[in-house]
Amino acid sequence: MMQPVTPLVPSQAGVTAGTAADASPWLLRPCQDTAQQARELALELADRLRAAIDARGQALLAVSGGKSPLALFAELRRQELAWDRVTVLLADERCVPDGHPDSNGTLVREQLLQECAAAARWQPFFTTLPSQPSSDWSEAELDCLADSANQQLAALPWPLDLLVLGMGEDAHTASLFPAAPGLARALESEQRVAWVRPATAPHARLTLTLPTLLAARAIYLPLSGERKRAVFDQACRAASAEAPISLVLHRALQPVQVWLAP
Ligand SMILES: O=C(O)[C@H](O)[C@@H](O)[C@H](O)[C@H](O)COP(=O)(O)O
Repeated sequence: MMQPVTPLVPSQAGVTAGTAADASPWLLRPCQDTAQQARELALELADRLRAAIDARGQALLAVSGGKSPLALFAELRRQELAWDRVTVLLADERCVPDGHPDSNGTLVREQLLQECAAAARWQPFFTTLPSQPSSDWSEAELDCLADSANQQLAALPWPLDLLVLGMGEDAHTASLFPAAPGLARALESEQRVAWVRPATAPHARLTLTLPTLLAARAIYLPLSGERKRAVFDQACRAASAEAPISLVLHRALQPVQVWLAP
């Protein structure tokens, strides 16, 4: 049985209003464990997708990679809905070939786009890459790849109907990594996609830009563990590019739904 949703506004987050004056509230949903978080969140996301399809005939869903979403993907792919009306893309993608163990696209196709969700339309950021590893690419080559991705994604029915974000322990989200080359542009760009080359994680990445993330009709941030809870609590205190997740929490057009498991 889910505990009631407790709207958590900055004043309740142990922060003073002055440090979060521009903050928009976020909704905190406590979960008993990660299994319940995945099960209940999958039901809610499926309802959101059905509502978007009912309202607009289609739904645009962006999901994150990493390890945390695997249980959610296993629950979500079993949900019965008009998946052929859903376009799935990534919040961010590592610049590695399809099939590479670090490819988010491969992860999503293998873990989410199965069973009922196999009927969904998959929208990759890129289909071909330069042969050498992205660590050797010039900024001009990264610009070219981002331009190509923006052309690929231009015709999608923006804004996102549903965005599922993750968060690293350095407060990155999507591939908006603190202090990374490319971050400043990714935070401001009017484009849908920008490149970021984090020093603290492998591969250059393409990421949805912050304005694109903020404009989503619904944003979910499932988190688990004490370390990520501490990072989240700190991010509640103020919006800062040093903690990109805080920019989403404080500036999203709709309150971010934060689902917290122990
Ligand atoms: O490409 C990625 O890695 C993700 O999009 C990234 O933003 C992820 O959500 C966080 O790094 C958390 O990853 P975990 O779920 O593995 O902790």
